[in-house]
Amino acid sequence: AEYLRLPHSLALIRLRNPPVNALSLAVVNGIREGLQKAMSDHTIKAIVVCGANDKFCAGADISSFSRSSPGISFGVVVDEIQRYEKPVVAAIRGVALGGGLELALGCHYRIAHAEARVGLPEVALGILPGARGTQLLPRLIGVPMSLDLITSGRPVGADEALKLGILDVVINSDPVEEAVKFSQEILDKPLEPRRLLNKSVPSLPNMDSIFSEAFAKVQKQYPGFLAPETSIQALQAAVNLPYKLGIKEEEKLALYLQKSGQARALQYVFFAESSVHKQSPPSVASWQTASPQPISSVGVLGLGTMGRGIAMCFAKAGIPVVAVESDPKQLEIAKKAVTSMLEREASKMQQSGRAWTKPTLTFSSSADMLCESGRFGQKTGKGWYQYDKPLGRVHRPDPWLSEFLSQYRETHHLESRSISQEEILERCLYSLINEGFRILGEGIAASPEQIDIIYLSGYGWPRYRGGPMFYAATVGLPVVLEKLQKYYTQNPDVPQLEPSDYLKKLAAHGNPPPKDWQSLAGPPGSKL
Ligand SMILES: CC(C)(COP(=O)(O)OP(=O)(O)OC[C@H]1O[C@@H](n2cnc3c(N)ncnc32)[C@H](O)[C@@H]1OP(=O)(O)O)[C@@H](O)C(=O)NCCC(=O)NCCSC(=O)/C=C/CCCCCCCCCCCCC(=O)O
Repeated sequence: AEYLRLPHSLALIRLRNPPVNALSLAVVNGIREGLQKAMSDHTIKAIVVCGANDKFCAGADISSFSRSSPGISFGVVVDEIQRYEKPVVAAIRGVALGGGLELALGCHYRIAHAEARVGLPEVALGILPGARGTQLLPRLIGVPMSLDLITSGRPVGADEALKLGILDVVINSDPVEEAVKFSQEILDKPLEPRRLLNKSVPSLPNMDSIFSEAFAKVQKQYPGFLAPETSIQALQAAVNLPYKLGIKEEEKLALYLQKSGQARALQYVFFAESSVHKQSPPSVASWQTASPQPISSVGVLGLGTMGRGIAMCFAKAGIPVVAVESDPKQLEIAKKAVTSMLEREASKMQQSGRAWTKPTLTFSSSADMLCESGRFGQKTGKGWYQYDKPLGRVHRPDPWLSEFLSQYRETHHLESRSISQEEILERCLYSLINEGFRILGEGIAASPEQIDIIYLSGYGWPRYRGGPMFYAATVGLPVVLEKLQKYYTQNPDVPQLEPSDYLKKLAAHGNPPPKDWQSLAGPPGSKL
């Protein structure tokens, strides 16, 4: 941070840490030193705090999280600012997020450009606003809005922030110039009403139900995700405890989250999301330049309207199709429909003088044995379970199924055994992860981050678990390898369980972090 003396007995502290003025140790020390200089210089009457390059501050430097416990000592700085006897005015342009907004909440006044955005997005990183954010914001704007902003992490525009009372002035001109003028106008005003730490949280008669509704909402919306729930606990502390004790509770809860695997996963996701746009596969191939993989045949399950259309598309492209339909009536209808569609296509082509090769389309009426017994799951009230009614959701074990399975085992000479939750999870996830390693080894994905972001964005993998490849690193690659080897030995007919060479190469290095995988595993092949 830079310290500048301005005319009219003012000092300016400017955060400078491109590209977003994130709070590193050096920036925090710079802020502190600047404030001390201004306080000890009796010619300085007020201080303006701003950020360089049209951004106030995007909060703590996320890349430093693995090295330290952010928030705890910065909260002391935020309190010191509030207690100063000279007015401190935040001049906000661009963003004031996380620790950036906490810094601004420590200031006695906040002036922002109309296009600025402010917020406490810490939950998205698996943590909470631990530098007084959970204690100061409710004192400023009340509990309901603080709950909304902190548990969602949603930033708000300057106009909304002004209405909520987070900002004091919003302007369309330069906020630093405005803050300089403003500082001179408020020099004689008492500072005590501006010190949030000495205020109490506005009380409401139904505070208990507000909190219980908030807990219920986040548990429903984000099941298993620690940060929103823990943030609510910190807000409860703001209501129930005096400031001195509230900040201790905030620190305790912040530390708990910072040490959680969820915070590590979400911080990985933050950088993974920004890096994937910049990566291309090692072969430099892309979807625009890659040649398609050969397809020898295609299977289509279900011959409703969609299934028929899909089967037709492949058949027309000359790719053999095997279509499976469990309902004999539906199968007959589909056969007729597809045959007539193909004949129409053939006659159109013959009329236009183009050659026509009859496509290969094989129908199979082999069906899922349960479906053949009329057990289609919830919709028919029975499947693997018995349901309370057709479309019902209450299920119970079905003696019919036990009998069916025991006959099946007898026919196929299978021995029954109980399978633990752990084995189910490992066989499903590790075979998925194994495929991820194959894809990396083949050079189809450019990085483990790409696979993870696809899983987070497209397959509903919980963000706070970081994606399958990150999960593999948290379990430990040698563990994943050992388990795959064990399951493959037990099930040699399941190729997905055969450990990939890429995983073997990496596990030989112990458990390297995903960012080092490619350099350690050597050049990948290129199937693209
Ligand atoms: C809205 C954004 C800020 C900007 O968006 P956009 O304009 O689209 O640009 P991007 O492409 O997203 O970002 C540009 C590059 O900047 C990087 N970036 C962004 N924010 C951060 C950040 N906070 N830390 C690090 N790097 C950041 C981003 O990755 C891009 O990099 P690259 O070009 O790809 O290389 C948007 O970026 C955004 O929303 N950012 C996240 C904002 C956020 O979540 N903030 C909350 C952070 S958590 C927090 O603030 C916690 C506060 C606790 C108190 C603070 C304590 C500070 C103490 C510091 C002491 C450190 C000790 C260190 C010890 C040691 O060093 O040993």
